[in-house]
Amino acid sequence: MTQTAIRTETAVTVRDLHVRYGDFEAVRGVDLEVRRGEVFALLGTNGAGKTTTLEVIEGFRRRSSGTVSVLGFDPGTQRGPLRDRMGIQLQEGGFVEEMTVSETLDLWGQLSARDDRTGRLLDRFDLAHRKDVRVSALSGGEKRRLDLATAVWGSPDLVILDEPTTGLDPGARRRTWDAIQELQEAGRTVLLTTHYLEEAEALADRVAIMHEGRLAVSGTLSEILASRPAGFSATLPPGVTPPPGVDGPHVQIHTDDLQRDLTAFLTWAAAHDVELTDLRAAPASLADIYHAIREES
Ligand SMILES: Nc1ncnc2c1ncn2[C@@H]1O[C@H](COP(=O)(O)OP(=O)(O)OP(=O)(O)O)[C@@H](O)[C@H]1O
Repeated sequence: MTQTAIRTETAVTVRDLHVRYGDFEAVRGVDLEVRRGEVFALLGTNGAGKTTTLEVIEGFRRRSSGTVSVLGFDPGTQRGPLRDRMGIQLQEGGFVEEMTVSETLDLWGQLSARDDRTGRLLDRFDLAHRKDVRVSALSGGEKRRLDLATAVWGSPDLVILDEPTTGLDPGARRRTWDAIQELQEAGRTVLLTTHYLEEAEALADRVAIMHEGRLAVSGTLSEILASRPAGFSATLPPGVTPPPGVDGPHVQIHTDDLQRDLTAFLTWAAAHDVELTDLRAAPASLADIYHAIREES
């Protein structure tokens, strides 16, 4: 039977996903939606269940319950038609150690249904000078770049990257970000996991944070940031008594209404002729939210 892809606005839909390893439930009711053409970053604590969730989406791991749809297919039963449209970078790549870098990419090209050029990917991931080196002699970061090159071979509709920049130096990380942005500009969908909050901030249209098998928060960065208190801080001159309810001389306020509370504080300072130093106001950062989730559990 020929399987035709169903056109959907979402590239990946996961509903009430549960995955058990024996008695241990690693994923405990995850709902996730990755829209076509977006970069979606799955963040989380160690052991939160990110890789397990990706493996189910990739069709490599059986789910205990829940529904999963990837580009209109169920990866549990329809991996064949998905393989041609999905590029995957695993946390640990499995290459033939005796083959050289360019032989590995050439072989990849022969096995892939998508067209691309080994030379383009060698250049893109700064591997041209290592093209005749055996995989066994590559450094950890070079292997990671080779993994990435195979994942983006032929610009697949959906690219799934598990910690794509772990172990990469700043230059290689930058090139990886460029490659991800190129995929997005070409209308591709990217689902990635990362431990680097600045990576999610730089690349992702939407973010979810996973903790102990569940999604703690998800949404656009601005939605998530707006859901947590912002803050401002300032230092009072010596001998000045702070306003009621405020500790000094180093004032640190967390607030759900930054404009209202900052205005009140500045009005108080002006009325009392107080000259503030180090005045700063900032929304919650992704790092604040991440740490709050850890603390709340
Ligand atoms: N094959 C397995 N058998 C038993 N338990 C497993 C197996 N694979 C993962 N686990 C456990 O399931 C939980 C989730 O693991 P997973 O690798 O999905 O987390 P993660 O969020 O990707 O973590 P990290 O950020 O550390 O890579 C962990 O407690 C892990 O020890």
